[in-house]
Amino acid sequence: MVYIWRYIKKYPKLLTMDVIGGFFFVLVNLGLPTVFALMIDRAIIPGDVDALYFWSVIMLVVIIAGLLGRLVLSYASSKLTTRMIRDMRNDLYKKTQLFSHQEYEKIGVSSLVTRITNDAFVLMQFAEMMLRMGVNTPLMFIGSVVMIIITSPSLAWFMIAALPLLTMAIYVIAKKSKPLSEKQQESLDKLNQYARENLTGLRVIRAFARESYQEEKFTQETNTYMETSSKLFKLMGTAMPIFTHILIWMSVLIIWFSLGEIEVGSLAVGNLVAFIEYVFHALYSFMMFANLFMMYPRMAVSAKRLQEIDEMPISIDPNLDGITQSQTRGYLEFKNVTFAYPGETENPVLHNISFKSKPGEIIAFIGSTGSGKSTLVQLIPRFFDVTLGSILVDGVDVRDYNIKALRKKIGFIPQKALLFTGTIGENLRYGKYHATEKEIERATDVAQAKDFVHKTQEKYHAFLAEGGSNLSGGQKQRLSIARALVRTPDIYVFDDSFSALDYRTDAELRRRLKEVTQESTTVIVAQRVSSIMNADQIIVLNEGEIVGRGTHDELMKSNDIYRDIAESQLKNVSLEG
Ligand SMILES: Nc1ncnc2c1ncn2[C@@H]1O[C@H](COP(=O)(O)OP(=O)(O)OP(=O)(O)O)[C@@H](O)[C@H]1O
Repeated sequence: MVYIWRYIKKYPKLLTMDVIGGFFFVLVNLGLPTVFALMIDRAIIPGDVDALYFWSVIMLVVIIAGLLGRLVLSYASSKLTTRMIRDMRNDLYKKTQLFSHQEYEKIGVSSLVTRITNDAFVLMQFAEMMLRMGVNTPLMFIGSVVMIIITSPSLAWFMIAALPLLTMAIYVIAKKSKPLSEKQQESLDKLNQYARENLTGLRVIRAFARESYQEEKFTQETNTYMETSSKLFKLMGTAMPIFTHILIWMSVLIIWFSLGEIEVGSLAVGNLVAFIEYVFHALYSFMMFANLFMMYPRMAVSAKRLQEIDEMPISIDPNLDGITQSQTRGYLEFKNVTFAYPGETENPVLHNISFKSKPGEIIAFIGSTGSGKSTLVQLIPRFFDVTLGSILVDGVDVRDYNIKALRKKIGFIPQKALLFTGTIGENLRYGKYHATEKEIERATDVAQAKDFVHKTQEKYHAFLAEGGSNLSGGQKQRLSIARALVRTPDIYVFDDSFSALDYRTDAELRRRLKEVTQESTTVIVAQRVSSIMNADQIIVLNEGEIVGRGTHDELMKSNDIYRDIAESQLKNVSLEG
């Protein structure tokens, strides 16, 4: 509730309109039975036509006023809720943008999507109902009870007798619905996760002919969702028939008992009609409020899931007031860096890593899989923070930079090339929105992507499907390299980005890279010795430790691990690069 209120209070004008509209609506609804009672007792029963006209006009005015109240209420509540949900989703999205990999792993991408879409929608539904009913139903209920007591105190006990019954029913339903709502949202998370996996991994699933296995997994989850939802809907569905029955039986009993009072003249017919109307209003508003109350646990579950995102501490401090400019460009230094993944402090993945590199240099990392190469380079743009030691970019600790300024200095080309839906040109300009045609052309040329881009009919306007799925792995990698080149960063990080290229393209690309990396440090992680043999400094990693460093020739002479890797690859291919 506090979470919803935080967003609603931002629109005081609409909120005031909502409250006034609701108040007006209640006033009119309670006034109407009184006018009706007076019309029966003073005009219909005495057969006074003039009085009938008079009361009819009064009634019409009251009805129009009620309609206006309702319109204002609907306008304000719908505007408020749609704005609330927009602001809420924007804030949540902004927060997720600050998340480090650790936070993403904690919540899970699928769950994040469910939360921002579905959970936010649940909150919107609740808020809409609350704004429409939250003000007028309690007012209407209190007003009706007062009018009931004024009209006929002797019949009021019907109302009082029914209330504990209704309250108990609501309490039981609300209590039972909470665990079901939690299960329903968790099941939706899983459905989302399976759908994502099944769609993104379609080729693997087909290649392994595992369609039926995946389908079964998905079906099992849809069944769980169906069963949970069905229990929840049944539970909520029982409320209405219970309330309607209570309402009908009360009306019957009231009429039955009131006959005696009418006979002795202590209750006028008009008052009886008004009385029944008040009872109806009281119970109806009670029912509506109960509905809101029953929706509350479901909303609370969703709100908790959203608040979890909102309140999640960010493990990487973006240091927004940090340094934005440096004196030099292209210097990189690791000083005794030790790193353990969050929650695994006992087992550091990197131990005491130190090295230096200056502009124009290529520094390469090689080692067996799992030796920590990718982890090491991910520390430079602060995807994670070092556990011990420090990383200096242009002499400044990376943690002292404003994180955006730091990342602008780095061109990171990940292992798995990821392109966005849009044209090739849009993708290439992703890191430098106003890049000129010439800059784009040069970057594509160096990245060995020019030929295939020019072969497409629309060239830079050629459209890439989601994730660049209409390109080959090598083409995607070349575009992803070109995208980083367009930015002309101070530090290039190639995290095994040449793996999908054939040897000839790989060699040509590295040769051309030299042209554009004269003022930058180039960090290369590679599996293939041929990709790094021309590096100024090669660092051999083994189980997170540096076990050798030097040039290709030096390491071939002095380092067994490096020589083993090189020789095993030499058997198949010429290392000429
Ligand atoms: N997000 C993570 N959380 C916990 N441990 C991780 C995470 N990512 C990697 N690791 C572990 O860190 C170690 C180093 O992984 P890393 O990906 O850095 O190796 P690598 O040398 O790049 O391997 P490869 O050549 O196969 O890409 C591995 O033991 C891996 O299991």
